[in-house]
Amino acid sequence: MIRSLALRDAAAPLWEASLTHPFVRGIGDGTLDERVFQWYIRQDYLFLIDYGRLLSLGAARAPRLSWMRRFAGLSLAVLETEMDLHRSFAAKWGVTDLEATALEPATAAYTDFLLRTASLGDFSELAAAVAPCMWGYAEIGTSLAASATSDRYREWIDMYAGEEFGELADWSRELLDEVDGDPSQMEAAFVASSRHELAFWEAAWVGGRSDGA
Ligand SMILES: Cc1ncc(CN)c(N)n1
Repeated sequence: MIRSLALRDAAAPLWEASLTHPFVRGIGDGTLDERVFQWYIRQDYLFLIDYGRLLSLGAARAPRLSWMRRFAGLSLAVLETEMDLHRSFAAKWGVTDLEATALEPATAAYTDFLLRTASLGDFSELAAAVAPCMWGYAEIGTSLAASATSDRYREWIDMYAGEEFGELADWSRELLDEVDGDPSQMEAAFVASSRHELAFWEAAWVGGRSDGA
């Protein structure tokens, strides 16, 4: 089987659980409490700072010049475009303390895992760890774009359902299929990242509601 599809298969229950998570469903039908969304935006903003670092490490460690350029460009795109979207969400939803927010355990666990893998693992493990961040969000965005019954979180859906993210998801799959690496180490990194993605939704759902939602 094509490697990217085998990895997707190995993590299928986690991806399904993310896709059907009440947070994700609430974005689609507009019922997600705005305090829960604000909690997510604050934590995701911090996540994106370290995600930008991860992509820069990807550029530093890439064995091919074309991958190096792509990772370098992606790092800048996250720090500018994707974080700009979060800044505009923050303004729209009344979040004023984006950079003063403390890192929650689920965010720290995910970014620590990604940065540790990127620093100490093989480049193929870095590629496997980063893929669910790209491909997973594109899949959720596309699925919500087709099924959303509310426009409340439309900008969020449009960003991740957009052409740019779809193309990024394609690239992350190509990278998985082309990189030299140990299949079991790659699977472990891909599944671990997928588990952290699910834990992130859950943390926002639980944390945002216990903050008074
Ligand atoms: C936790 C998480 N994972 C992935 C993405 C998509 N860049 C994100 N914004 N946040």
